[in-house]
Amino acid sequence: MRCSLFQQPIYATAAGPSEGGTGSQTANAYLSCFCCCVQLPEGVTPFIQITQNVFLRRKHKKLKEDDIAICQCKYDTSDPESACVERCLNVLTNTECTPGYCQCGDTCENQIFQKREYAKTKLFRTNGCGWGLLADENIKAGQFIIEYCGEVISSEAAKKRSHVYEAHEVKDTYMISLDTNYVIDSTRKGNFARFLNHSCRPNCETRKWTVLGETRLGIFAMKDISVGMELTINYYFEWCAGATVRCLCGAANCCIFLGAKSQQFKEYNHVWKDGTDRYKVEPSNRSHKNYNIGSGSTAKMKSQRIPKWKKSRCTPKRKVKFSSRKQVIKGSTRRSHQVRGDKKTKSL
Ligand SMILES: C[S@@+](CC[C@H](N)C(=O)[O-])C[C@H]1O[C@@H](n2cnc3c(N)ncnc32)[C@H](O)[C@@H]1O
Repeated sequence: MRCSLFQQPIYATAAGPSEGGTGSQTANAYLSCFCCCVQLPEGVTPFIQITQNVFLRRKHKKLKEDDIAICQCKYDTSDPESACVERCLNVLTNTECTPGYCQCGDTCENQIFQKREYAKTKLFRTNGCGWGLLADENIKAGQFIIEYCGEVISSEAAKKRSHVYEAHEVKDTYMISLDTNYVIDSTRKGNFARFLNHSCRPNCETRKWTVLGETRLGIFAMKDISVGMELTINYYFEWCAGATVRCLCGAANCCIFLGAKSQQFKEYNHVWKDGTDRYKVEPSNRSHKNYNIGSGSTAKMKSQRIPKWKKSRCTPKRKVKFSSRKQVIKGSTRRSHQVRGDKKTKSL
């Protein structure tokens, strides 16, 4: 996928109970990615496994003593919540405590990125979405699961790289925006967070934390997640150009295309290729089974200007011949939909 990156949500995600994985829990789990460098199963495009972000063109920031945020917590053996848990001033501002400066010392609970206190997860082969990550233990709502690691590059560099990836026919996107200026790209270097698939009704979310002066991105559980369930986030894709990818999350509120909510997703150029499982819809027990454009047929959409009245964040759906679109739209809980012939589009 080209010139696309997934965004940090800028508002609280409003997903309810998640049934919206990528519907692939039946596939085999392969590897535990509890540790950092594991052998990848056959079929996974190789990448360099890293345990912390790699900065291009600059070194990790060195935190000046004056900039170190010191909380007021003091560990009290009779109160397990005393060692930098919810009441900690640093926790309240999404800032990790700095070792050597926190009065709780080794008992400080607020160094989860630094200590890589990841949940147990497993890489597995999904049905249709490539590889995915599943919970290898029961995970509690709010729990830190894994940091999203990769190369930290400028937004400009990210755009250039997108074009290079496009030229090399890299189909998957592994870029996520860190803030307005920087993007984490885990295409070439990353950790297992890069295997998190998208769901329009995810069970995980990204959160930004300041760790030793750097902004870092963590994946956190939005709800209790049982062992064996696929872990998903909402990519909030910024779709700019290139091929469209059908969303196979199966959630009732599914936007059907990755990036369909993006402002850029108004004109598009899309070709469904036979034989590329990532981009075709397999007849399955998913709610998408009625979107019958797979099964050997090739639907093509040429880039074209769409009349203003037709434009909505999900307009592209109109261009694909789904066998029973109406059913899907009826069942949708999205607040913004433009149905054929309906000129009104409610704002989000
Ligand atoms: C960050 S990667 C996720 C890992 C990827 N599945 C793999 O095998 O490496 C993002 C890519 O996975 C695929 N993907 C993720 N979520 C998807 C979804 N809900 N529906 C269809 N494809 C999805 C898309 O091709 C997307 O570009």
